[in-house]
Amino acid sequence: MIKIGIVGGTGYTGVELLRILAVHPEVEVKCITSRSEAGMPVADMYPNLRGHFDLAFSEPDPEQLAECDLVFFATPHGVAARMVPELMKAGTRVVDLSADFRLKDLDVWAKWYGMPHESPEWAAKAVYGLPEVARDEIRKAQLVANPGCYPTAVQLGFLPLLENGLVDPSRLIADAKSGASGAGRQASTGMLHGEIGESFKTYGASGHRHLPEIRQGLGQAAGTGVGVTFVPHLLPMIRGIEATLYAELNDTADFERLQALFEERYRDEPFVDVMPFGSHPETRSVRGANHCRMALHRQEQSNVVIVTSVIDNLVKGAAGQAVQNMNIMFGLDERLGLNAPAMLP
Ligand SMILES: NC(=O)C1=CN([C@@H]2O[C@H](COP(=O)(O)OP(=O)(O)OC[C@H]3O[C@@H](n4cnc5c(N)ncnc54)[C@H](OP(=O)(O)O)[C@@H]3O)[C@@H](O)[C@H]2O)C=CC1
Ligand SMILES: CC(=O)N[C@@H](CCC(=O)OP(=O)(O)O)C(=O)O
Repeated sequence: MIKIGIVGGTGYTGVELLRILAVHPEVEVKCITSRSEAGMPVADMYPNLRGHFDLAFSEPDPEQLAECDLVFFATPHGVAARMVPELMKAGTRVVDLSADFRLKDLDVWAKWYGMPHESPEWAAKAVYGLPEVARDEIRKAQLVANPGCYPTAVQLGFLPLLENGLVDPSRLIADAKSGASGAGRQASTGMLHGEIGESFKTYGASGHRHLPEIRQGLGQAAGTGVGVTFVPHLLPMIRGIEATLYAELNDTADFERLQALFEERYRDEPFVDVMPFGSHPETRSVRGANHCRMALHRQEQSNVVIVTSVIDNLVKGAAGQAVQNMNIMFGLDERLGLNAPAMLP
C-alpha cells in the first residue's frame, strides 16, 4: 500500500482528495493535517467520510510526513515551497495542488503570488503535471506541480490546435466561468450566497494569476510565444468550470479535419472526451468526475474555431488530476479511484 499524507485536509481540495482516496485500492492515508482543527476526527467534520477514515486531523509534522511515500499539498500558495525541500531530501514524493511549482519563471511567479519563491531549486526540477502532455516525465518525477483549474480546461481545449500549427497563436481567447468552490473554503464576504447567488460577473479581467500559467503551457505546445486573452467569471453554482475558447484558423480548409484531429489526439486519454461536433458539454456532465468533455463548433462564413471545454474544478481541476498523477508516478492504472461517472442531475 502507498502511504499517503495530506497537508491541508480541511479545505475543499483536501476533502475531495479524501473522497477519492477512500475508494482507492492501493493507498493508505496515514496523516491529514489541519492547524485549526488538529485533534478533530476527520469524519466528525466531514460525515460523508464516516466509516472510511479513523484518523483525526493533526498539526503538520515534517517527520511524520517524511515517512509517507507521497504527500499531497492542498494548501494556500507559499506553504509547499517552504516545506517541500525537506521532503525531497527524505526521498518522499510530492504532488502539490497549489501554484508553488507551476511556473518556471520565478520573477513572474513572485509578481503574481506576491512573495519571493522559497524553493527555486525545486521549482526548476518540478514536472508540470498535465498527464495528457507530460505522462513520461510525471512517471519519473519526485515533485509534480498539479495544474490550476482554469489552466487545465483551457490548455486541453487548445492543445490539438496549437500542437499542429493550425491557428494563429497570437490571437487566442479563453472565456472561462467557475463555480464558487474554486475560491476555497475560507470565509469571505464576496463568496457569501447573498453576494453571488442570482448574479454573474467577470473578475480578474485585467489580469489573473492563471494567465502566465496558461501562457507557459500553450507556448510549449505551440513552440512559440502565444497571445492569450483570458477572462474568468464567477457563476452562482458550487462546482464546475466551462471554458469557451476561440482561435483563428490559418486555413479554413483545415476545418473539415478538425474533429478527427481532436478525436485522434485524445483517443487514448482516459479522461478526455471529445464529443460529437456541435455538442454543448455541460458542467453537470463532469460533476464529481475526473473528465474533461469538449466539443468543436464553427459559425457560418467564419474562420474561427470554437472549443467548449468543461471540467469539475475540484476533480480534473485539482484532486482528481492529483490522484491521476499519483497513479502515474507509482506505475498504477491511471484510472484507479477515478472511474466514477458524473452525478446527474
Ligand atoms: N478550490 C479549487 O477549485 C482549486 C484549488 N486549487 C489550489 O489548491 C490549494 C488548496 O485549495 P482549497 O482546498 O480550495 O483551499 P482551502 O482554503 O479550502 O483550504 C486550505 C487548507 O490548507 C490548510 N492551511 C492553510 N494555511 C496553511 C499553512 N500555513 N500550513 C499548513 N496548512 C495550511 C488549511 O487548514 P488549516 O488552516 O487548519 O491548517 C486548509 O485545510 C490552493 O493553493 C488552491 O489555489 C487548485 C485547483 C482548484
Ligand atoms: C472562483 C475562484 O475564485 N476561482 C479561483 C481559482 C483559482 C485556484 O483555484 O487557484 P489555483 O491557482 O491554485 O488553481 C480564482 O480565480 O482565484
